[in-house]
Amino acid sequence: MAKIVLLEKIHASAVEHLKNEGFDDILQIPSALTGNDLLDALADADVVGIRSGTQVSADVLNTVSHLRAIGCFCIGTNQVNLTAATALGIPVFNAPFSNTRSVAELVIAQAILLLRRIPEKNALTHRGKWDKTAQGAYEVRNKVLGIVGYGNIGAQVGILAESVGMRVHYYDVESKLPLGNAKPVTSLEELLALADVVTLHVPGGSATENLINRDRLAVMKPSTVLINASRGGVVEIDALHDALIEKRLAGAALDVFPVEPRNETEEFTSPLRELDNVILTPHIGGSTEEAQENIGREVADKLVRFLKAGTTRWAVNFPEIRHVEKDAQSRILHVHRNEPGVIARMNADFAEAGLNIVAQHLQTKGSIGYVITDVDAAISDALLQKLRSEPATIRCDLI
Ligand SMILES: NC(=O)C1=CN([C@@H]2O[C@H](COP(=O)(O)OP(=O)(O)OC[C@H]3O[C@@H](n4cnc5c(N)ncnc54)[C@H](O)[C@@H]3O)[C@@H](O)[C@H]2O)C=CC1
Ligand SMILES: O=C(O)C(=O)COP(=O)(O)O
Repeated sequence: MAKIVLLEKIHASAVEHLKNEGFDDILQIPSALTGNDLLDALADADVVGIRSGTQVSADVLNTVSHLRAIGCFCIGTNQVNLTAATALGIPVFNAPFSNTRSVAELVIAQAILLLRRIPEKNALTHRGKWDKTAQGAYEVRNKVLGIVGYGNIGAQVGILAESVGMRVHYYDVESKLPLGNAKPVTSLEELLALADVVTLHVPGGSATENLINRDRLAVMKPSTVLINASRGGVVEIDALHDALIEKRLAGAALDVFPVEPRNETEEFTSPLRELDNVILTPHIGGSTEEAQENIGREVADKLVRFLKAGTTRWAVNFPEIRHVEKDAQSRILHVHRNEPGVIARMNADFAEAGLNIVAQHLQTKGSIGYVITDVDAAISDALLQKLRSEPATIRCDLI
């Protein structure tokens, strides 16, 4: 029976689903983990479930040899070294849509609050000051929303923004179908210069690191506000801090940060804490009851299908094989380097062992191949060892 480790307060719906499917060996740890704590927790784990806070590096993956699958109970997968996971034959699953709406709603709320200068007014009122003035407070109606990254969240934000009368423009590195009346622009700088509200919805990682840097902040109008609910590394924080202090930007809402506390006992540090015109939230864009419950069930289900049948449909890094119920006696999951002759040699091994292949499903993606083979009898240890010792084999498991 697989051992499953769930970190970072993954919703109870995940545990419920796993247990209903017969997976009882579940260790729940509320915090994100790093270093030896992470290695110790994963030492004998077959599956790990994480959210955005646990970095699963190549070093971690190379150390925890037991690991067979990773579930990211969130959208982003930049916290996992996907290249290393793929090279080790470990599929990574996520929940690509379950918190999209939650983030989009928060962004619309933040746009309204920022243009009305509510963060400053709220802070002043808490301190006993009655700053009743319309100065610098605007409706969002008719203002330009600039969306950077018009994927699932960006497009959903655009739809909601139009319903409150905003004019939506977006910039994406890929060509995207504009929804509603949204208009694509051809450069990020063009979007930044045009927008009254800029909202970021790109993936994290080296390609988007400091995408909003000092030079790009300088392109924005002083009346513009910036929202980041994507990944902390996308905005150069010191440059943003300077722009806000020097009133080259009117306000900001940040939900994500280059360094985030691993749990509620660690202090959150940021130069932005001192600024009243910044909304700071603890990475809760996707943290609604609805989203978390759905994510828990969705990712748990993908893991269950992998553990029970080898299904890799919706894996973000892996050849995808759809779910096929296991009805033959043995199922072999074989991950190998994608090169000629591997399947022929493998099937010759089955024939030599007198095994009849009932069904076989192969998919390849880039440098790896994944084949699920059902045979009509038990697999001997000797045959399993033979399959594992084939030079192109990355991993071979029986279920
Ligand atoms: N704050 C939170 O709690 C949450 C944060 N997120 C973050 O939001 C990100 C976006 O989520 P989705 O919209 O679902 O992803 P997605 O993959 O559907 O969309 C991302 C879009 O960004 C575009 N893109 C990539 N690089 C770009 C660049 N340099 N400039 C402009 N566009 C670029 C892509 O072409 C794609 O259209 C996630 O990767 C995750 O990091 C997601 C959910 C919750
Ligand atoms: O879905 C995502 O990518 C998020 O950023 C949400 O992360 P979380 O599960 O709240 O740690």
